[in-house]
This record gives sequence, C-alpha cells and structure tokens, in this order.
Amino acid sequence: FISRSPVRLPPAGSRWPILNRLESLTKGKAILYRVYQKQLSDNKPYLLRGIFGDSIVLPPSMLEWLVSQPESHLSAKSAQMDALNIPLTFLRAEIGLNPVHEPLIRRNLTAHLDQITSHIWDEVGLVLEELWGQDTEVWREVNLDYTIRHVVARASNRVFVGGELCRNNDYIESSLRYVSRVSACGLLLNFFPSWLRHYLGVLFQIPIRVAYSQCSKHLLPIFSELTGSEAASCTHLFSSWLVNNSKKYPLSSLERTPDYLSRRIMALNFASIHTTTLTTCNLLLDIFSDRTTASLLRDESLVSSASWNTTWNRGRLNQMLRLDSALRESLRLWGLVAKAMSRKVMQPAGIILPSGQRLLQGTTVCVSGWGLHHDENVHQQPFEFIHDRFMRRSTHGASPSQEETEMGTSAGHAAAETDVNFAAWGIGKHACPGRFFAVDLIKIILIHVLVDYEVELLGERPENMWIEYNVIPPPATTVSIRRRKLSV
Ligand code: HEM
Repeated sequence: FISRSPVRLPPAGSRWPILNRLESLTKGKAILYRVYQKQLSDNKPYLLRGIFGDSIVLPPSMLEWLVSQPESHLSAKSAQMDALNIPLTFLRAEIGLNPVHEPLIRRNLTAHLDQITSHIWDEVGLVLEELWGQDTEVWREVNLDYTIRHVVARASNRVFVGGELCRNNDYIESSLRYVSRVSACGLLLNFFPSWLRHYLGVLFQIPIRVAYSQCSKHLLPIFSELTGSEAASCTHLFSSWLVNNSKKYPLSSLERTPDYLSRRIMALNFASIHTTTLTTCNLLLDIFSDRTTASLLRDESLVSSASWNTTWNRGRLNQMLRLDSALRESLRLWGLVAKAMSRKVMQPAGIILPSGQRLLQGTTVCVSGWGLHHDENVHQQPFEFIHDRFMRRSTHGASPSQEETEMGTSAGHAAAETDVNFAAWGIGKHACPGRFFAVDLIKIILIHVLVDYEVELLGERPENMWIEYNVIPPPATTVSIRRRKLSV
C-alpha cells in the first residue's frame, strides 16, 4: 500500500511544536538517541523539530535508500545551501550552485597529498612553535580551540594559497573571522521565517562582507597574477589548479575573475577550518584524558620517527595504525554529524519513502548519526573511547602489504573510509571530498603534539556541548603544555 497523500509523522519529542523546538536546544542528544532506539524496533520515520529548522529522521534501514536517491529527487546541495543560507552568507550564490572546487578537491588535492605532506609537516611545526612556544621549563596554559584553529587555518592555506600568504597574520585572522561569521549568520538566519530571511540577510551580510574584503585584499593580487600568466605554474597549490582548470569547467567569464576565484578559496576555508579544528580538538581531548592511550600513541610516533627519519609521505602516515584508529574512534564518538546526511525533497510531487509515506517538496530528511554511531548492536561499549577499536590487521597478526599500507586500505577501517555504520564523512557520492586531506593534516598535528610537547593529562574528558542537534568540544577548554627537551 502506497499512500499518495502526506502522512503525519510521529514527533520525535514532545507533542507541542514549540516545546519541542526549545527542548532541542538542550536535549538534542537525548532526542536523537531515543528516536534511533525506537526506530530499531518500529522502523518508522519521525518528525524532528529544531530551533534551526525541522527535518524527518529516517530509520537506519532506509539509509541505503537515502544514499541511492538521485540529486534531482533528494538533494544534498540544496540541503547544505538551506542549512547555512549559502546564497546569502557566501555573498555569491554561484559559489554554492556551481561547486567546481569539489572535483578539484577530489582529483587534484587528493592526488597530490603525497607531495604536500612534507609542506604541511613543516607548516604545522612552525605554527605550533609560535603558538605553544619553545620553553622546555615552564608549563603554560593554552586554549585548545583557539590555537588548533590557527594551526589548521595556516596549514590548509599553505596548500590553498602558498607559504607566503599563509604566514600573513592579517590574512589568517580575516579568514577565521569570515568563516565564523558565515556559520553564525547562516545559523541565526534560520530563526526567522524564510520570507524574512532575504531582507534580514542584507543586514547579516555586513560583517561577512567586511571580513571578505579584508581577505580579498590579499587574495586578489594572487589571482590577478595567476590569471594573467599563460599557465599557473605551481603544481602544489589549490589556487593554481583553480586557475588552470577554470576553462575546463563550465564557468562563466564572471566566475573566472579574480574576485570569484578568491571567493572559492574562502569557500574551501569554510569547508575545512571548522570541521578539521573541532575534530582535532575532540581527538586531543580523548587522547589526553587517558594516560595509557597517550603513551601508546606517543610510542607509535617515536617508532615512526626512528624508522622514517625525515621522510614525510602518505606511506608513513598510513603506517600509524594506532593513530588512524584513534581518529576514527573519536569521529565515531563525537562526529559532527549527529544529524547526518541531510537531503531536501526536490520533486514537485514530493517523494515516496520505502515505507509508503509521501514527503512534500521542500522537506528535509536525515538519519540519526548519533544513534548510528552509538548503536550497541554495532559497537560494544558504544559510549567509551577505545582508541584501537578500528585498528587494522597488522596488530592482530599478519602485516599489511606495502601497497595496502600506502593506500591505507589494509583490512579493518581506515579513518577516511566511509561505510554504512559510519556517517562522519557522509556516505555515497556526497561523502566529504576533503577527508583524505583532513585525515593527513590531523595526524600531522597529533604527531607534532605527541613528539614535541608534554601535555598534562586531563583529570577527565571535558563534556562536549550540545547546541540543538550539533555537538562540539567546549571552546573554552585549556590544556597545560611545555616543549619537550630534546633527548641527546
Ligand atoms: C575532519 C574534517 C572534516 C569533516 C568531519 C567533514 C565532514 C563532512 C561531511 C559530514 C560532509 C557532508 C556529507 C554528506 O552530506 O553526505 C562534508 C561535505 C563536504 N566537505 Fe568535508 N569534512 C571535513 C573536512 C573537509 C575539508 C578539509 C574540505 C576541503 C578541503 C572539505 C570539503 C567538503 C565539501 C566540498 C563537501 C561537500 C561535498 C558534496 O556535497 O558533494 N571537508 N564534509
């Protein structure tokens, strides 16, 4: 039986929409988990009301169906554009509507990771030294979110725009301001009805415009130079791939101007800085809350340093199976996808779910990523951080082959792998294209911290914060650190 009319779905929390929205502010985790548990037995979709908008949570059994739907039926792009009001906050809708930077991330960035590993290694070392210092005697208290955010911004921009600009403080500070203003304004606009957002958007855009103009002061000359030359030469920089490929992709002449190309770099900054910072902070908090884990991971880093010396490539990073597993485990516990794989119904006639219910055009659907990642039928002790949970074959006997190591594909699950029980990167064709870069960058940051610094163990893992259905490490968390003495 297929229902042709939209069906009223059971609400995920209280029956009163307003109470439900307010509840979502503080009880997002509980609501998502409860819905998931109910869905394991009743297999029904639920209506999830939130302060930033409503969506339908599909049962885990419909995950594969969700992934298999074409973009013309269930659109990931439109859901992303709506969630952050991208046409208003990115200032130019084309950047979101025509995301040519995505194939460049998939092809060029991922293909060049081997060559850029050593640049990222150097940059992370430099910026950590600036922010965490070189004093081997005195302990100092550093704010984790602030310092890691700067490390991520510098190292990412080393690859996006090169060594000179990434070390320009004004550019990095303006980029960080741009990124946080886009997220804050994008989310805040969701408080208002859609007809009002367009008008309010003009006001909300002012601080974003100011931050962008501060960034573009630095970016425009780079793109003017690159677009003026025959072929942008540097093969390791995203900005040159963008210019070299701008004729290949369907870009209007306007979109090929330095201004639009600069805006694409800011879109990359937006995609990479928050996500990578929060993931790195979560991992650091997980590791430094447990003495044994911290010491096992440090030992692994030291063994790697002893056998690879100064060589930095992906083979080296992929061999650090313990660190790889710890990262995947931290993403499982705290992944930014508590509400995962949001998609918007595009067809005017709506869409019919496998359960026979019809959802109207414009509805947003998702799955409970939090439930999926904490399902005890899939993961034993799902609320515990077990750093070697995903450790691959070499520890259980056979060593992975050289090829498997280099590809990061030896049996088990590598941190960047997607699968139906792991939604931290999304699943299917919209799975995060920057995940291979992000994983390498996070590992490099961790190795620097483990080898170069002493970090005082945290008494217990600081509680993460829930803001509606989003979970983040507490931004005020500090850790006590000092530089390690060089062992002679
Ligand atoms: C630890 C860091 C990161 C996490 C946890 C993360 C997570 C995600 C997730 C969950 C999605 C949505 C997938 C979906 O809807 O199915 C996504 C999409 C995306 N991410 Fe990442 N990401 C990270 C880093 C990055 C970096 C460094 C870049 C760029 C270099 C990037 C670029 C993108 C882009 C362009 C998309 C949109 C893909 C599409 O819609 O087809 N991400 N990411």
